[in-house]
Amino acid sequence: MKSIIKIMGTARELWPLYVGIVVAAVVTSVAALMAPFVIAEATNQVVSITTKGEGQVSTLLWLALALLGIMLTNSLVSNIGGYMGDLMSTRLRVILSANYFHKLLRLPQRYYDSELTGTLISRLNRSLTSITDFLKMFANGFFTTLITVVAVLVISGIHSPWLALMLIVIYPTFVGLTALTSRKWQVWERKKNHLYDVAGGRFAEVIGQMRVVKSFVTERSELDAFTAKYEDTVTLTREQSKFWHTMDVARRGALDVVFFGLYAVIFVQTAQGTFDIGTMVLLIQLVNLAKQPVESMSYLVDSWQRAITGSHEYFQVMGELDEPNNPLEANASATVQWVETDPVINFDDVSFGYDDDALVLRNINLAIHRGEKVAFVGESGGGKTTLVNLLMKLYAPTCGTIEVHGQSVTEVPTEALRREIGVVFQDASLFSGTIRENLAYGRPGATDEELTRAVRRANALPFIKKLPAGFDTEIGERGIKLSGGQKQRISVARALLKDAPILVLDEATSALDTKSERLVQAGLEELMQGRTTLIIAHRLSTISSVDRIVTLRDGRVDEIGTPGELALSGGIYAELLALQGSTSKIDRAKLLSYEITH
Ligand SMILES: Nc1ncnc2c1ncn2[C@@H]1O[C@H](COP(=O)(O)OP(=O)(O)OP(=O)(O)O)[C@@H](O)[C@H]1O
Repeated sequence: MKSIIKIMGTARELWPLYVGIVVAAVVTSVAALMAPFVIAEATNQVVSITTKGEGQVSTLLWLALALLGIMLTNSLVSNIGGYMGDLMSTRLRVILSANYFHKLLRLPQRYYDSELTGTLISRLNRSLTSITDFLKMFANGFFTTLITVVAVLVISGIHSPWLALMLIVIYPTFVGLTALTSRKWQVWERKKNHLYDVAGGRFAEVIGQMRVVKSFVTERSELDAFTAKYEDTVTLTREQSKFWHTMDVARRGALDVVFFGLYAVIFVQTAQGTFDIGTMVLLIQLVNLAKQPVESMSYLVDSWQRAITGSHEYFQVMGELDEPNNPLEANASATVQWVETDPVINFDDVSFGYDDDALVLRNINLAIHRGEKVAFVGESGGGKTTLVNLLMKLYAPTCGTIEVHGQSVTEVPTEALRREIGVVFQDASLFSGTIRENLAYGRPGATDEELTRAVRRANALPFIKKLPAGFDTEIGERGIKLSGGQKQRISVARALLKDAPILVLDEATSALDTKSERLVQAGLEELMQGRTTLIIAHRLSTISSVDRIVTLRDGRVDEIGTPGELALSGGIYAELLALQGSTSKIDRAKLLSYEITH
């Protein structure tokens, strides 16, 4: 319950809607309670007119009109309540989803290492649905139920303490039994949710990598695995639902027995002259009214349990620790006065491991100077990208410090740090939408002139010009409608527009063929002008003109030197150079085994 209250607290501004829904519910339940009295009075009038010839038919018409008034009030107010309920749940969804997205954007990169996109989406949807459904049901039903229960108890207690006593026993017993049943039901529900999450996670991955699925012809196995997960939920539902409904038969059966007692008392006492016909009709209606809350309570408890699970999952994510100093934090946009320093980047005895027990980088000491182009070379999995991850503050070093412009990256605001660094990723990493939107991702509001200048420098203008919609061409999810080289050139232009003084090229051309590589490389040369650049490259041809090469071996810096120096040193670079330059089959095999064994 605490989490439900917490959610209502999160959406505090919705209080007028909560109050409105409760008022509407109170009015409808009071109106519903008035109807039995009017009907009882009408029954007494009818008995009086037919048996004693006393009373007016017009009174009966007035009573019928009163019933009409009650029914119309009920229809109108319950619909106003329904409207407010719809509004409340939609606005609550907006608030909760925005908070969730806000949270996800603040979580550290490490969180995403072990979560699937589809799972996060599936969890969000389930949490929101269960929470909003419950709150709507609660606001609509709880107060109605409460008022009805109290009124029925009081009125029936006035006429017969036995009736009141029996009713008093019913409510807590029924709620208690439902809650007990629900607890067991939740265990199945959680298992089902897990299956939905796993299936949802895979679903999103498969859709996102449809080309891979198609090329490996794995449609059948993907479909089978997906369906199997859903089929498992059917098996679980079978047990879950059998249990719930068996318990419901028992619960409601017991309830029926109590209601049998209630009806028997009313009938017998009326026959014995304790109640007149009008009172009997009133009591029968009250007993019927008393039945409804018991039944609706069972749904309420059920949706309450779902909401508890849903809100638990929601708050689990909300409770994750934020990335320190995330750009979305209130004071994160504090500007930093960068001081011109040399070196621009300094790694001072940096060690790091993704897992506590295995270091990927060890005692890295490296100073990168203004305007320098430094390339990182080494075995696959040697920690080149990790080094960049640490520089971008996506992970924190296990020990040692990294300084940018003389300031420790852990101390400068993340936003200011990341604004200083432009990145061209290996896979271009574009978004759906137009070319214009993608270009302006790093500089919203860039003018057409700026866009054109950037794409010209990135060698992308000729192909954009040929597209029917030019800059406004839709490029599909992650830029699927463009070729690898085209995507990469857009990505270079995007980095140009960001205009950051430090540049990271993370294998920016390694996925391209020679012709595309040459086009992209020309754009990259433009991009590197006047910037301090870190280059991760597999193809040594792309780094022959850098100022220095750093080779990594077993997570340590092995050698540092100019391409000329390292070509002669006999180290990793020289070895790879010889192998890559060689056309001999033996050397090619060696190169391959080098990458595999390292
Ligand atoms: N998010 C992660 N969680 C756990 N381990 C990781 C993660 N990312 C990388 N690693 C591990 O860290 C090591 C270094 O990876 P990194 O990506 O830095 O290597 P790399 O030198 O860039 O490799 P490549 O040249 O193949 O791209 C690898 O052993 C890899 O398995």
